[in-house]
Amino acid sequence: MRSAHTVEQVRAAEAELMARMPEGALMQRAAAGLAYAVVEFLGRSYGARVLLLVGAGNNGGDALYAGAMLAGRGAGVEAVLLAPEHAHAGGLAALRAAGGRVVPGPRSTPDVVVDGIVGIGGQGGLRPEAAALVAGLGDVPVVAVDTPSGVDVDTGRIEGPHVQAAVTVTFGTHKVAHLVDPAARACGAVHLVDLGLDLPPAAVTALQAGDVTAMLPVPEPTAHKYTRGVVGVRAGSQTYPGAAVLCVAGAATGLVGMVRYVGGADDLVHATHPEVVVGAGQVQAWVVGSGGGEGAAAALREALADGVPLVLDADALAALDAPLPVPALLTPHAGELARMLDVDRTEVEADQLGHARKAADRFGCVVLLKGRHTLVAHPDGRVRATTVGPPWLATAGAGDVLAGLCGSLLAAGLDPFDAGSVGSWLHGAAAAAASAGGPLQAGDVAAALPRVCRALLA
Ligand SMILES: NC(=O)C1=CN([C@@H]2O[C@H](COP(=O)(O)OP(=O)(O)OC[C@H]3O[C@@H](n4cnc5c(N)ncnc54)[C@H](OP(=O)(O)O)[C@@H]3O)[C@@H](O)[C@H]2O)[C@@H](O)CC1
Ligand SMILES: Nc1ncnc2c1ncn2[C@@H]1O[C@H](COP(=O)(O)OP(=O)(O)O)[C@@H](O)[C@H]1O
Ligand SMILES: [K+]
Repeated sequence: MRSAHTVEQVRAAEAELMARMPEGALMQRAAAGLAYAVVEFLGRSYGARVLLLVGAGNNGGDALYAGAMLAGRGAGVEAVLLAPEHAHAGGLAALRAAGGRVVPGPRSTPDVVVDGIVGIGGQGGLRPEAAALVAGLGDVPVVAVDTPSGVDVDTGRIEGPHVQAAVTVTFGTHKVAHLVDPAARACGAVHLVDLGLDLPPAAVTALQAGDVTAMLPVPEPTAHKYTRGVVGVRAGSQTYPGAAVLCVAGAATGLVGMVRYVGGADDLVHATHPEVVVGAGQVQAWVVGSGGGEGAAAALREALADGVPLVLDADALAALDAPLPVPALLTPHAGELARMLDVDRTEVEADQLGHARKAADRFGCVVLLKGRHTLVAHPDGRVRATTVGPPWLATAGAGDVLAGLCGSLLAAGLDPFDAGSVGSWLHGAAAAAASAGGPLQAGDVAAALPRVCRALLA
């Protein structure tokens, strides 16, 4: 599990550890990890030209000490101080002692920029002087210290000019901005330097392959199809019959004992999935709404009558007007969530964590907000982010496959939070496998799911 903590949690844990450590020891650990990551990024240190952007706080201190270490290994290190009177004194002395120099501004194009403008102490986007400096550096790759300067660390929002990093080196634990878009996109690859912090439960987590393997429903030796769970799909319509096929494809990957289908695409489903039972019957979970058109509201009523857990997708989300009486997983994309909350899509995209949490609270359900980094928010406040899945996955019908897959996990006995986060991880991993760096279609994602599960269980 990857864990991301809030600034307040990190500061408390750091204070507790610092009280037991020699002064400055944590910053030395952080700086050593940072210097190591810069060398790894460049592939060398000797002769490399490194430019440090140094702000007023300890984030700049990390950059200065790392710069001193790099200068000691033969790099040419220059530092631009954004607040010369407040730059970290010890770090500055170390840099100078190692042969590094303070310069008024960049004098030539460096090989790498180290962004130590601001870390967890930041407020709002970059201030004008810092913004101009960053903009002037053009395409030079940036290694960000702790967080890319200018992003909101606890929400993942971006509200002004910010650094776009190639690599972010963070300390002690991940921060929310490393997992939640749009800030996560500004981080590039994230490296964690362990500081040995003692941390409380994380604000946001991200499942890793081992976590997903441990949660996969695996049949008991004595299993039969009904003990493994039956998932029902109420999806597709005259206008969108293909959605029924894709939703069924996501449900019928073998993670449950049986799939039932009810809707307007019986013949098509039968032809493409002969193993699927067409017609109503007993199920452990229903998936409702993918491509459901105007019939989605009626389909939702019928599914609710069974009293089993639900996945609500697409048109069923539009039919939702009150908290549901059964455990449920809602799977909107940003546009659908915007309609559910009566806000603009751009507002959802700008504050994905805030809106996912708000919807989970308002509807009393687990809300899975689809996107580059999908978020799964529980009404109790827990949030998981899914960081696997290539941009090729942004293709019509991929959401239908996801809804079916999550439904099969619900029917197999996972709760909506686990079903959403495991389902979205498997969906992203299957997309990566199907894509292999190239284009894919939604059906390819469903077809790759058994392979992904097999690799996990191997
Ligand atoms: N604690 C520890 O044990 C360890 C901490 N570590 C490191 O310390 C970092 C936290 O350091 P921190 O608390 O000094 O805050 P920090 O992020 O440097 O920024 C504060 C200054 O930035 C300024 N500023 C604010 N907003 C701005 C903006 N938008 N644009 C531009 N400037 C802005 C603001 O200045 P002012 O308002 O005074 O002008 C303020 O003084 C943490 O991220 C990690 O790197 C590691 O060494 C591990 C051990
Ligand atoms: N940039 C991206 N990178 C990775 N995955 C993405 C990206 N954009 C969207 N996705 C994923 O692609 C899928 C698209 O689903 P959705 O928008 O519901 O499509 P549809 O409604 O056509 O089925 C979701 O699983 C979403 O998380
Ligand atoms: K930074």
